[in-house]
Amino acid sequence: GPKLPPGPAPLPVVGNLLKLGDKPHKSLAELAKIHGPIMSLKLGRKTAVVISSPALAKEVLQKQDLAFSSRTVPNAAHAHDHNKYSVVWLPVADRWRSLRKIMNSHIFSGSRLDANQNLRQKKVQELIDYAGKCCQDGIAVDIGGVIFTTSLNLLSNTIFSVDIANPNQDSAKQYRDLVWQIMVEAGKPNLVDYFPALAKIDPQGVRSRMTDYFGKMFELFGRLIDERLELRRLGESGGEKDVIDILLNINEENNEEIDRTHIEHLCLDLFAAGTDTTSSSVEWAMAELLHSPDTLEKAKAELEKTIGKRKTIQESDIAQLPYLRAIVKETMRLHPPGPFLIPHRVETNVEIFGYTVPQGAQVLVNAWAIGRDPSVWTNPTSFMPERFLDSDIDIRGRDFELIPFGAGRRICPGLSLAVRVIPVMLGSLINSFDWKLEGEINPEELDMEDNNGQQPDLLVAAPQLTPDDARSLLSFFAHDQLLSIVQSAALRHPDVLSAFRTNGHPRPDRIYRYSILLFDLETDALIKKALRGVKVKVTHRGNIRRKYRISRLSNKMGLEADVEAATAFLDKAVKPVMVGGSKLRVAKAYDAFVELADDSGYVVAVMPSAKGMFPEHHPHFIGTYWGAVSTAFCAEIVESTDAYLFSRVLPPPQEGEGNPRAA
Ligand code: HEM
Repeated sequence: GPKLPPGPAPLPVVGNLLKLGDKPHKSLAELAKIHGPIMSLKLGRKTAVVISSPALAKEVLQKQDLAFSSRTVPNAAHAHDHNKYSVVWLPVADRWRSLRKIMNSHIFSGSRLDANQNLRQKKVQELIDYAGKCCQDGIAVDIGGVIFTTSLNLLSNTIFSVDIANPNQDSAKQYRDLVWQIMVEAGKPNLVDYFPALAKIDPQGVRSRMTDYFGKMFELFGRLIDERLELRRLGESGGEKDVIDILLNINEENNEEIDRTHIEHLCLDLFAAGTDTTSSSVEWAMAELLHSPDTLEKAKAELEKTIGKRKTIQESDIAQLPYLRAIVKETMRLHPPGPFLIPHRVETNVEIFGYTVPQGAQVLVNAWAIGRDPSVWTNPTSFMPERFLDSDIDIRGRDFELIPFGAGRRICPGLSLAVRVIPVMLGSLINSFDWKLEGEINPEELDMEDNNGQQPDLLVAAPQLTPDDARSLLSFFAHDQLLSIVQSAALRHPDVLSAFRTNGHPRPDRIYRYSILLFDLETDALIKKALRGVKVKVTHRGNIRRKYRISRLSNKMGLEADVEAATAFLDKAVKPVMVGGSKLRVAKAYDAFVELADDSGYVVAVMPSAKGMFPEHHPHFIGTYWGAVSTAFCAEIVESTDAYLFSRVLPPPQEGEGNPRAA
């Protein structure tokens, strides 16, 4: 019979799902040390084959490229039938080929990208101007946030010649959050993908939310395309200045080659695949540079010599900046934005190195593990851009020890754009400013490793699962950032408190870590509900969570302790922000709120629902805060703060519980 690649023994029902933990790329790298560079796992009902060496990656992505070129389509990608139109999810067949051809020759070719680089240059200048303003105002920059916005605008300008994340443009800014939401949703493990029987129920609601998000994106694309068609009819456009003109030209010549629906789905693919990948690379590069000041100095020296101090970088400068390019490669070696590429699939049994990859298996190429393989890389976990200075190894899919963009026919089509914009953003940021970490963090303390052994004790055990298993299962499904819980709890727990304080620009993975610590009932219930379908019972045992629960009113002692902790917290905070909500009205607390602002000197933002409840001419007023509809840069200020004060009204006390607390 067919010989499956080796792998860990599966448990009933869940298979090896519990082995994944919350950092599957890491857990699977560890397992590969035991079972080898090709191993098979049972993930719920699905078989997965994991590839963890350059030689095997070459076999899968190059030598047997075609056999491995299909995709396992996540359930969420079925929203709006996206999988039927999307270049990311279509199997390798005619439609996919024609979409790839359009991208290669009309969107991502060197001459096209040269032609519209001015559209992107302007966005980089705006990023630098914004950082400069923060610098003047003494405000720390939320690097991840602004780079994400910039990446989105770089892309939306390349495609539509507009900013879809322009804070000053009506209705345009919600799309930043929307694209972010899509990323978050796509990155979340979905039980349905392991237990297809759950598809109808959609227990975590992933597909349903995706349907909503995709719908909003399609509305936007539809509108932008209509506007462009109108301009073209009036003869005011129709050149080839951006991607949408090019696609409409192709469509007019031959509607078979690409129709309107395909254009809209292609736009979605480009935003979904191109935004977060780009921005997380720049963000990681910044983090690595801040973490190793020597490298930062060298990079600055190269830029100063070649470009001149405090100038932004042009795409055409990249060729003369070998050290900067090496930094980008080294960042992608250690932090590939897609640690497993985008999972492939085989449609038939495929023989490889004496094993059979069974029909329908998902194939995960662990690019993360390959980039850190000690048999390939010296000092694999150190950030050493120098290693690329005398080396021909590149990230373009020819060197299988470094494949952040994949390789073979499914290689990332956006590679040529990414290798332009990443060095330009990064180089401009480091050439324009001196950077230092906010708060009390020393460079050495920066958390460069994905939450290493700091996972707090988790609290749930189940009859069939060991506590360890339960822990990894829970953390695997716990990607929701339970931010509000973290905020409230920050006033309670010293670890959380100090984490917040030291977080000049809160790293999502840190917030994530603490959100697990404060694991919420809602998520437990979700897991319970989801697992009910597969008949594994999860029950709670005595646990540490009680200590951190914040949904109840405190007793008197607790209250005093809270006030003390809150005071200490606020005293240490460098730039707290007060955020007023509509509940100020219910509590008739606006006068008190204004008074608090006066006394404390803290800056104040209001939620849209509380607009008008705080005098807008007040010297401390910074605007309206609520993600999508924030006043220009208000969100950036609020989100980069080290202490928030959200106003709220607490429910009346329940029997046997201490004093009520005011709003
Ligand atoms: C740092 C930046 C980026 C990285 C690391 C990256 C990485 C990847 C990887 C690993 C894949 C899957 C390869 C495989 O399945 O073997 C991929 C596919 C893809 N990428 Fe990128 N990407 C980046 C930027 C972009 C940009 C800027 C765009 C477009 C604007 C883009 C568009 C796509 C598309 C459409 C696919 C699907 C291709 C297919 O399935 O045939 N990517 N990318």
